[in-house]
Amino acid sequence: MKFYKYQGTGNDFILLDNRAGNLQLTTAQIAGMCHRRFGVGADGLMLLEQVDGYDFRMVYYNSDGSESTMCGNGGRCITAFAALLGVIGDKARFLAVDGEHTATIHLDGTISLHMSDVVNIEFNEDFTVLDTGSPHYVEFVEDVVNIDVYSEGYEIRNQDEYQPAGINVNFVQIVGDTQLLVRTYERGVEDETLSCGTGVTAAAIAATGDTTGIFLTEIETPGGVLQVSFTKDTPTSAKNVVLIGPAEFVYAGEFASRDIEISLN
Ligand SMILES: N[C@@H](CCC[C@H](N)C(=O)O)C(=O)O
Repeated sequence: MKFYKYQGTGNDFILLDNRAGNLQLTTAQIAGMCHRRFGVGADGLMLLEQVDGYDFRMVYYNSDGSESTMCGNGGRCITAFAALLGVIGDKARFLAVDGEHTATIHLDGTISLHMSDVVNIEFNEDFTVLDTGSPHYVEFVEDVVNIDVYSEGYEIRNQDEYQPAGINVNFVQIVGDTQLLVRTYERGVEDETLSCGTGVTAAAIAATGDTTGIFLTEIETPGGVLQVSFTKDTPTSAKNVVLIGPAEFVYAGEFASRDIEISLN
């Protein structure tokens, strides 16, 4: 089986062409393919599928093999993959688990991806919870470099109130009016990743607090820089949300066998 490896600001993915609809992978097979020692190694795996009325459907799995919610870095990578396959030109209109997305590939290779509208942003004293296609907990900190993202993220991700679905956890340092540093513990990877697209989107929106207006924020992650633009008509909602950043084809290969099965429990 042929696979393609992509990365967007260091969030890396295995892409499979399932337009024929004949791929049926088990959780253990996906976890095996994403395993960094027994498999190719990736934070997630995506299937590109055919669907009526759209250029393609994006089906997203975390590296533990669980089918998950929206992935922002993945959405840009699957758009680049669709272009490589000749499914689209420089524009895409595709379906993901959270609904329709449109994307544009720019001349420099960066991709703008329209994300879902955000509603019911929950501001708490020390943290903000919001869903940008995936659920996110955002905590503002003074010095993000010295945060133990694994330990603190693990503890919050496993708090009773977020079960059974769990939550992604972002630690955010404000470095300027429109500049943030973000590190994320990702549910389903169960570790810090180099970047999370829905996470930086959540961080940018959370950072605006109870203000309204049109915003453009630059976010630095350990894997690179992303931009998020959005409009807030009310303090607790955001629309016209666009995530902008790179999506790079790394290499293609052939799985020697489909029997790489890993149980992560
Ligand atoms: N890497 C992602 C988010 C992927 C989904 C996440 N792990 C979850 O289960 O919610 C991104 O770039 O948005």
